[in-house]
Amino acid sequence: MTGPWLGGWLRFLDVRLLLDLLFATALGVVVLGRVTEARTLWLLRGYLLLVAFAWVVQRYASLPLTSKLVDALVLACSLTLAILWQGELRRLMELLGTGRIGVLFGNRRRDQLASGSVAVLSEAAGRLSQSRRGALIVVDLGSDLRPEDFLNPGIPIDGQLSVDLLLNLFAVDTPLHDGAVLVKANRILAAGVILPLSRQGLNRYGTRHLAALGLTERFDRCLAIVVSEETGTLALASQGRLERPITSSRLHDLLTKSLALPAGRSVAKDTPDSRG
Ligand SMILES: Nc1ncnc2c1ncn2[C@@H]1O[C@H](COP(=O)(O)OP(=O)(O)OP(=O)(O)O)[C@@H](O)[C@H]1O
Repeated sequence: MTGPWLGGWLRFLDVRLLLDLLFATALGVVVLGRVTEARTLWLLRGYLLLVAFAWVVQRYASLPLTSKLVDALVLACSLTLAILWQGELRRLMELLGTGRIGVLFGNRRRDQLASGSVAVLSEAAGRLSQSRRGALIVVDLGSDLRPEDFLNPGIPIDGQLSVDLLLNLFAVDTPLHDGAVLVKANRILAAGVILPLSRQGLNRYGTRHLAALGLTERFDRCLAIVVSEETGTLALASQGRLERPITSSRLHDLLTKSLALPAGRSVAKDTPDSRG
């Protein structure tokens, strides 16, 4: 009487264990699949292996002291990673809180930025740079940006992207020249947008550049073109990294390249600071 009942229980437990392993593996694969940087991948792999080891020791070995020690090690590593990946974890919680978990795991498609738009952006940036007019242009390649992602969403424009409109929006002494212009596909969506600032490079960059870093470190499918008012220097921010100084033809190449890259790969890289 108890035999089949016990057998059923064991089967039930095995199914639960199997499901547990399946879910944990799926989660691991999804998380590891998001990481493109080799060092981050090693860290994450090491951490996941340690967690798996702690689980095995706790479940299958009756070694309470070893189990405690491994748990303490996992806790220490969790705290270290929480400090190292403060920004990413904060972003994860923001996405969970706003119900946008799909941004992390879902469609990784980049919105099309036509080659015509690349030419318009590079030309406008080049001309703004020549005339030393400060500018900040955010190019949304499919980040699911929402008004609440900005400190101020600015004024809606919804106009066709053109060199003249961009030059006009950044003309000095006009109400919208302060803040960023938001571009998606071949449309200018808004102007006077105030972006969240980055906390990295506080001593190195001014607020315009920090704003470019701040947005692109939160949204990996966003680029920010910066023209310095002080030096006329052109820069491109991507994934919280700034490449500068660059020429308008280099900007053209980087924008073109970014369209060909799978989402999550950075086109910009840190270069020695060249502020005057
Ligand atoms: N959070 C922000 N979002 C969007 N634009 C911003 C933000 N903060 C500052 N700016 C823009 O940057 C301008 C100030 O630039 P600031 O001189 O502080 O920075 P910078 O990086 O040194 O740039 P520049 O080299 O052009 O001087 C502001 O007038 C505004 O247009």
